Amino acid sequence: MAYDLYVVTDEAIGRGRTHTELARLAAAGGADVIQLRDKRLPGRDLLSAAVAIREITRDAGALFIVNDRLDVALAAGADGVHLGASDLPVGEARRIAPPGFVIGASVGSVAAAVRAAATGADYVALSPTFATGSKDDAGPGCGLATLSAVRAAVSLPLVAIGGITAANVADVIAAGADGVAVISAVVGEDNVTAAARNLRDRIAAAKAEGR
Ligand SMILES: Cc1ncc(COP(=O)(O)OP(=O)(O)O)c(N)n1
Ligand SMILES: Cc1nc(C(=O)O)sc1CCOP(=O)(O)O
Ligand SMILES: [Mg+2]
Repeated sequence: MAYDLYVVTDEAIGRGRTHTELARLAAAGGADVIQLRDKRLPGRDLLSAAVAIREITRDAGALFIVNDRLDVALAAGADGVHLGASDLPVGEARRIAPPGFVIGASVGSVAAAVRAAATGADYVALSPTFATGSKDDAGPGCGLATLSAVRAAVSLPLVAIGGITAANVADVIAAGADGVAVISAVVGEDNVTAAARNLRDRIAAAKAEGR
């Protein structure tokens, strides 16, 4: 399972394009993971978007993750769910989810990453890696030193999220991230597909450099 380029949809940052349109454009640019994230939508509407995106990601061979809502993820047939500190605990989600269901966890420290791994997470996201204006309650960036410390502490796939751009992605990969999760750097761009492709190429180049 590849987590290299992980695109999170956001209709406000996405300049009014729908979650489904953004998912299609990002998948066309080679996104390995698409996440549907919308704190405003009622469950019924979130489910409609999730069912549409599931078709797009299945056709594109990308993983489909729903943010926060395990119920919607299961009902839509998504590949997984992403859970933060205030969401359902990873262990509880693991107890309910079917075998093979992907559970991602936001972590802000080595201790949180170790705990996420111990309770059944399939990947962890260092949240936020850098400061970001795209999430209202995001704290200050954890930084690359913490990213490297998490890398040393857990063997799970490690994704960096928060303030990731084409300019800093090579440093993030060099610090130990397996992939990057982004909003602005892809869905905030005029040409979403080209932005995804460019970021994907930079990730691949950084990984090749590190070998
Ligand atoms: C990959 C990834 N990492 C972090 C988040 C943040 O989730 P969100 O629900 O916005 O924030 P919490 O309040 O749950 O921490 C994400 N969506 N995806
Ligand atoms: C969705 C999200 N979660 C974060 C966390 O720290 O948990 S930061 C974030 C927003 C990422 O957007 P951008 O790529 O535009 O910085
Ligand atoms: Mg959450």
